[in-house]
Amino acid sequence: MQGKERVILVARKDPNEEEKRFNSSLEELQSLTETADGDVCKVITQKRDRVHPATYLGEGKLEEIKAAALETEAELIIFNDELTPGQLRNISDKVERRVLDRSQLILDIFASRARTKEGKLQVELAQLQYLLPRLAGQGAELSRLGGGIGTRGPGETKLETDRRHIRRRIDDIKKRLNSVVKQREQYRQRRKENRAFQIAIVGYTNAGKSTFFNRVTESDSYEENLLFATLDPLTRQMSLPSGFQALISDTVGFIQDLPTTLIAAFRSTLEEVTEADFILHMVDASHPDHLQQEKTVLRLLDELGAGQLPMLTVYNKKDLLREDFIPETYPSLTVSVHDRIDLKRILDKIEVVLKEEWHEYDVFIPASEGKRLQQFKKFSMIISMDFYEDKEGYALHGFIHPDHPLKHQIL
Ligand SMILES: Nc1nc2c(ncn2[C@@H]2O[C@H](COP(=O)(O)OP(=O)(O)OP(=O)(O)O)[C@@H](O)[C@H]2O)c(=O)[nH]1
Repeated sequence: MQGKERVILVARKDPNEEEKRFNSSLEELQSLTETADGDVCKVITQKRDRVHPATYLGEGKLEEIKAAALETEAELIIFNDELTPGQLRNISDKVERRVLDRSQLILDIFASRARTKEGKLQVELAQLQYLLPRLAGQGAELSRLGGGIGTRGPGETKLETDRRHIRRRIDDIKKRLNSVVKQREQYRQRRKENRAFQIAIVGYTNAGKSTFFNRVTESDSYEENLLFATLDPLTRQMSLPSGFQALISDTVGFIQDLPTTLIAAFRSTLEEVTEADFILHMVDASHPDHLQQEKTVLRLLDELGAGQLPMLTVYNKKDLLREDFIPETYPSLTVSVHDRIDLKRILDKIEVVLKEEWHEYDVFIPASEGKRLQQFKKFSMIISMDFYEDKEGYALHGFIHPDHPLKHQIL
């Protein structure tokens, strides 16, 4: 994709829906569109108590959308709801633009974020299941796939074939998923043995995860990051204040009112958190539903088997909070990730939490054992390292994970 795609967002407001809830859902759609590399050039809303069965909104509103698309040169219209196959087709014919609904947008984001084999398969499965009922007589529609938001993903070449082929592919994916799940445990065990410390940032979309991720990794040199960038654009290297090197990953954000059909796909994109050593839970503390959101994240982490990992909760957007804000969870910090001093506080606090969990050690390493020294530097947090000329070696003081194999080398 070259550049950003110009997008118009469309939302229906049910007169019974709370104003605050409607606004936050719309803000979320905007943030999701930006995550998918869309440029929102206009938002059109309509109060309407029932959807039109054939066209979702009324004739007049569709005319308005068409005119707005011409005026703003928008290429894509995204609806903040799930549309039936018929509605999608009819709206697209009327407004003469590509049309996506909220589920398709979310699937597109999952597709670009899924990293594990299982994640990719789950997202492809959800995409195909979503597409299947929408395929009837859709030859022309299909030929439009192949570029832009809503068309990405592991399945995109397959989508150009017929329904029978898609059904076969769905069966095939289900079989493969079964065997991938079995292999996963063994693979994880092998990976654990010789790898760098991993921090995963989790939280709702718009909480400030990417802002934090970009700020704390920007000082690392390009070359260093390049290695990881080629492997995975959302994992980079960073340094904690003691100099301890960690890898940090930005995960796909949680979404309010995730359609049930997409839950499995979302969970699998988050699978990687189970491979992390530390969870940084970012909360938009200014969001009206932040308590509920926090609980939802914790529940899913538990279900995925990551509930016991060391975790720091970061209540973000301090600048938008009332002074009497009280954090729900400890250990936690209330910050603004726009503030450099707060960024440093977060990094310091990560080390404080780790020190509480880790084993404090002192070890002497002769200068001739360079490889061993390197291993301590890589896998432990070194607080001090002094060279003793008379003894020809280094005295190290630091902290190490209680289960790390190197711990056996410490008396
Ligand atoms: N006022 C205020 N805005 C913030 C703060 N931190 C982040 N933001 C804004 O919140 C918006 C979302 O931030 P992101 O970093 O993109 O959030 P995210 O969690 O990565 O969102 P997704 O990528 O959608 O999952 C951006 O417009 C940020 O500038 C903060 O401390 N205060």
